[in-house]
Amino acid sequence: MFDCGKIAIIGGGSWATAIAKIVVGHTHHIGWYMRRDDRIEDFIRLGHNPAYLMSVRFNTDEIYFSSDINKIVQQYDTLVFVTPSPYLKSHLKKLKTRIRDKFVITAIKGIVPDENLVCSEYFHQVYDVPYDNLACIGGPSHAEEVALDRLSYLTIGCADREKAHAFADVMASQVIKTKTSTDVIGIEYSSVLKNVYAIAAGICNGLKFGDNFQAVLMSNAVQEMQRFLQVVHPIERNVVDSVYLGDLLVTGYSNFSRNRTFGTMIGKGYSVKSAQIEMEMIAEGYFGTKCMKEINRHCHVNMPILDAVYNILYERISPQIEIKLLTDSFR
Ligand SMILES: NC(=O)C1=CN([C@@H]2O[C@H](COP(=O)(O)OP(=O)(O)OC[C@H]3O[C@@H](n4cnc5c(N)ncnc54)[C@H](OP(=O)(O)O)[C@@H]3O)[C@@H](O)[C@H]2O)C=CC1
Ligand SMILES: O=C(CO)COP(=O)(O)O
Repeated sequence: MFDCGKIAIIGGGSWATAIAKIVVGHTHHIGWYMRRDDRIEDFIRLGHNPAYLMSVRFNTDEIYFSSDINKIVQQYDTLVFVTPSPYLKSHLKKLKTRIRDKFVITAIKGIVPDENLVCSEYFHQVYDVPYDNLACIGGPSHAEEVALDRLSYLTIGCADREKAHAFADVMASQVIKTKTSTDVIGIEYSSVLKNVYAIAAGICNGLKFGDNFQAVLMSNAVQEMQRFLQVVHPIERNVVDSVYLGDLLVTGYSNFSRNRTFGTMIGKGYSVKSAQIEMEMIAEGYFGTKCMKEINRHCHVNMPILDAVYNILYERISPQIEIKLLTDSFR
């Protein structure tokens, strides 16, 4: 059986904190890279992350913190990347250590900007990590609910089933059920697209559409997702599995969702800038929308919801006009 060895978390936000809680609950030791020394000092003094999920307490004797990514990468075998996608490259730029022999897991639900690659492809193409050493974490999982020990299902995707099972065992607990899959690329793309569709759901909410229409939007969103996945990575998958449809629904409906919240503000008439300033946290779907639009220029999939969200966020076309056009195309 594959052994994940020593596990480190890369990133200091809310999902990183929730994953750290899950992993250290099992292993009783983790490495943790955070970019800011002042955050690390405050974490050790307070016994919790000073800025995110502050209710989650840690035994800091079980954590080796460092703001030097190289120290963490040298000392740990499994690296779980949980930075927002727009910042991934800036952290990786500091790397002087090879990571091709590490077990690299991405919990990022975004695309690497400029490269327009999902994270596993980026690690493979730029850092030479073989696909068998690459995994992803997907599934409907708001960090806030994981922090509250509310039952959640996570799916670990990896081409190497033994590695997927090994990490799934590390994450499993009474409140976390884990599933495995070999569809890494499909899970990563669906995780990006559900953020775009959650922005659409938020926009419709801001425009005062009701639950009846939201359900039609979600039905059309999962069809759009399936059309895209079948073109970009055509394997047999069941798009109604929780890692695809479940994550779409939780992000589209939950008040915890940053993407839905961001969309709601846009629907109410906020500009993108003012919505981003007010949110303080990252709505990945804003960046994902542009990347997906560019990727779909090569894939030529019929994606009216993606197009509408792109036009609203990047072409400043009025949400009323774009959503009206969508309502005419929906089934
Ligand atoms: N939150 C959730 O429920 C879930 C999130 N995810 C995914 O996890 C990933 C991480 O998101 P999440 O943890 O929620 O993020 P948060 O919004 O909670 O945290 C943002 C993180 O980004 C860092 N950051 C902010 N500005 C910069 C910058 N200019 N350069 C470098 N780093 C910066 C912050 O560091 P600092 O504090 O030092 O400013 C902080 O660590 C995303 O891809 C998201 O989609 C997946 C599942 C659930
Ligand atoms: O991915 C998530 C839930 O599974 C979190 O979504 P938000 O980034 O919209 O909060």
